[in-house]
Order: sequence, then C-alpha cells, then structure tokens
Amino acid sequence: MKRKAAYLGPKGTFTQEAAQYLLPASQYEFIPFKTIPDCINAVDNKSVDLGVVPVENTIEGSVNLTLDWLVHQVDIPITGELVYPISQHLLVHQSQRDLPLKAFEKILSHPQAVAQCQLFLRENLPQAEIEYANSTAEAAQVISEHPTKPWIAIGNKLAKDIYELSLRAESIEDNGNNFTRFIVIGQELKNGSRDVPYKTSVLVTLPEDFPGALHQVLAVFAWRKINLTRIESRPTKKGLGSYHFFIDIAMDAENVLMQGALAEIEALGCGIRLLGSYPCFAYTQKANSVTR
Ligand SMILES: O=C(O)C(=O)C[C@]1(C(=O)O)C=C[C@@H](O)C=C1
Repeated sequence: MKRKAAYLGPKGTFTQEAAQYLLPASQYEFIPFKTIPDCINAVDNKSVDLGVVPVENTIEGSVNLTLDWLVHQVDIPITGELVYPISQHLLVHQSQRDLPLKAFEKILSHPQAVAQCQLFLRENLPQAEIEYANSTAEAAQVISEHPTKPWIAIGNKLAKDIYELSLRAESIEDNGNNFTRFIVIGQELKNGSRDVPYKTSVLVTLPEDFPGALHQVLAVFAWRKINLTRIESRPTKKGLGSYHFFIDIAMDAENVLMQGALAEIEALGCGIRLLGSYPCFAYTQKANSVTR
C-alpha cells in the first residue's frame, strides 16, 4: 500500500512540485490540504504518514506560520529538506488575456509569492488591490472560477495548466536567485545516502535575559568549529522581548561533536529541543534525480 504524503494544496502549488520531486510517485499518494497548519495537523493526527511544507525563501525569508506551528502546536520530527527553485508568473483567465496590465483590478496570491515580486508589481500593476490566498494554486483556482473578472494570479506553470489559464508575464520575481526550502515532517524520508549532507535543527530557549547569553550559546559551536547555517529568532508568545532561537547546524545529531555541543548548551541552563536531524536534498535539472 502507498504511504500518504500531505502537501499545501490545492493541486498546482510549489509545495506539490517539491513533494513530487522528492518522493517517488510509485510509493506515495499525495494529498492536498488547504493550509499549512492543516498539513502539519494531518501528520500529527496520523491521517497521513508525512507532510511537505515550505519553511524559508531566499528573497522573503522565513515562513513563520510553519515555524510557529511546528513549535507551539505539535511535536513532529523534521526528516528531510529540499531546496527547490521558484519562478513566479502572472496567470490570467483566457478571456482576460488581452487586457493591458494597467487594467487589472486585483492580484491574488500567497503572501510569500507577492513579496517575491514587489518591484514588478509596483511598476506594472500599481493600481491593483492585493488579496492574499492560502497558496498560489488557490489563487489560480479562484481566477479560473471568475472568467469575467479583471483579476490576475501569481503562480507557477503547473497551476496555469491545471486551471487552464494564460501566461501573461513570465519570471516576475525581483531576484533570479529565488529558492524555497521545503521540509519533510513525520515518519520516514530521512534515507539520504551518506554523501547527502545532514543538518540538525534545534530550538534554544535562553534561561534568562542577560548580556552575552546568546553569545555563550554560539560560542559552544564556534570553538568546536561547527558551522551554523541559520539562526532565526521568533517570539515565544509569552511577552514582549521574549524570544527563542531556531538554529540550523550543518552536522548530524549523531556526531559526537554535536552531542557534546548540545550537552554543553543544556549545562548552561538553556532549554533545547531537537526539531530533527535530516538529509538535505538539492534540486538538479534532471527530474527525480535526487540522490537517496
Ligand atoms: O503557494 C504555494 O504554491 C506554496 O507552495 C507556498 C509557498 C510558500 O509558502 O513559500 C511556496 C513557495 C513559494 O515561495 C511561494 C509560496
């Protein structure tokens, strides 16, 4: 029987592309969910085996909803990562395809997609109101359901084909270096061969706020020459000025150096939660050529 993989839907999202790139269709059934929390909850309540959700983009930064939901609402391990290229396009209903850009009244898309195209939108569609959708594909679907409206969606070519839309402008992101990091959460993937680099994600909470508290934590990694690939603070939601830190470390949690580092952070009185230790896959041109 096929394993079940949740992704942010509906059909035609970047998350679907990433999930299908990473997980073989022969082994997985892909199930769309309306929102990122719905996806994560489906993994948590075991109605699916695993889920794929976006976590960070090169232009716009963190997907805070993913980070916060993983920390505050559930306790599910991260079991893989894929960095996937993103290209945003303007999609319109066939009946609106000859309308000049300045005549469109509304732009629909996911907030991350809109943020990736700020310069283009300011220059070419300054008059249009922006309406956020749960995903780029949801925006494309709305356009397909409103053929007479002068509305435009930002999304990918998969959504263009699925919802039978026209391509009005291609690759409109502000920076060609547009990649999104997706994570796999839940049981399995993790089967990277040893030449796939491993990463460990932890959540660190400082014991109290004092000068140099964060410095002490970072020193634990620095003197061991352990490379950090990301550090992100998010509010603990317990009060203004109260933060915890997401730290990504370029090392497998089983490495003795890492175990020493994590033990030392605990000895400093910090709270430390292991979010996952997992293989990091990168997209290559040849479809489905991920090294497993
Ligand atoms: O809306 C989609 O298509 C998604 O898969 C979500 C998402 C995101 O949240 O970052 C994924 C990749 C792009 O950066 C834009 C949107």
